[in-house]
Amino acid sequence: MAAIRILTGSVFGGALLTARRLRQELEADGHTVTVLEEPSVSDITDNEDALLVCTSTTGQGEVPPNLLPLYVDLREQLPQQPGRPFGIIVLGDSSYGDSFCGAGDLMEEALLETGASKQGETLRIDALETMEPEAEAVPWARAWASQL
Ligand SMILES: Cc1cc2nc3c(=O)[nH]c(=O)nc-3n(C[C@H](O)[C@H](O)[C@H](O)COP(=O)(O)O)c2cc1C
Repeated sequence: MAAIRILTGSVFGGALLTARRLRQELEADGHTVTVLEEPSVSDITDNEDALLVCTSTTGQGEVPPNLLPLYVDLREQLPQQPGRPFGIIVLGDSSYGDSFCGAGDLMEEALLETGASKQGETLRIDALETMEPEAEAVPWARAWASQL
């Protein structure tokens, strides 16, 4: 069983509710899960948990304000995390075209620059397709966690 930190980014609460639901389900599977609503670099550097980004996209493909400080600090400080496993769940809306789910791509770039290791394909959840992001996120996250 794995120790997992969920790094949330959310404007209207959808990604945060999804993250909380993931905590419930992953804990039921026996994992240890922490949900971070205002994540900072020290939340990453003071432990070795696997990292699961669960964020929505705002602006034009941007990271939500509560996740932005971590994103900026990762890029500026480059805290080295060689081989640290991470996964990405990103909520977006395909009507935004090229910026669809852009926040997930930004977080992926920032984590890869630290030397962390992406596990699995990014899960992109389209608000045009579903009103229940957790219905897609839960099975994806259970499978992702089982590979850690
Ligand atoms: C002002 C605004 C800007 C948005 N910009 C994007 C975007 O650039 N790309 C995208 O894929 N989705 C975009 N979205 C859609 C949201 O990411 C999507 O509705 C998501 O489910 C919201 O999740 P949340 O409740 O956690 O904030 C935007 C939504 C709003 C309201």
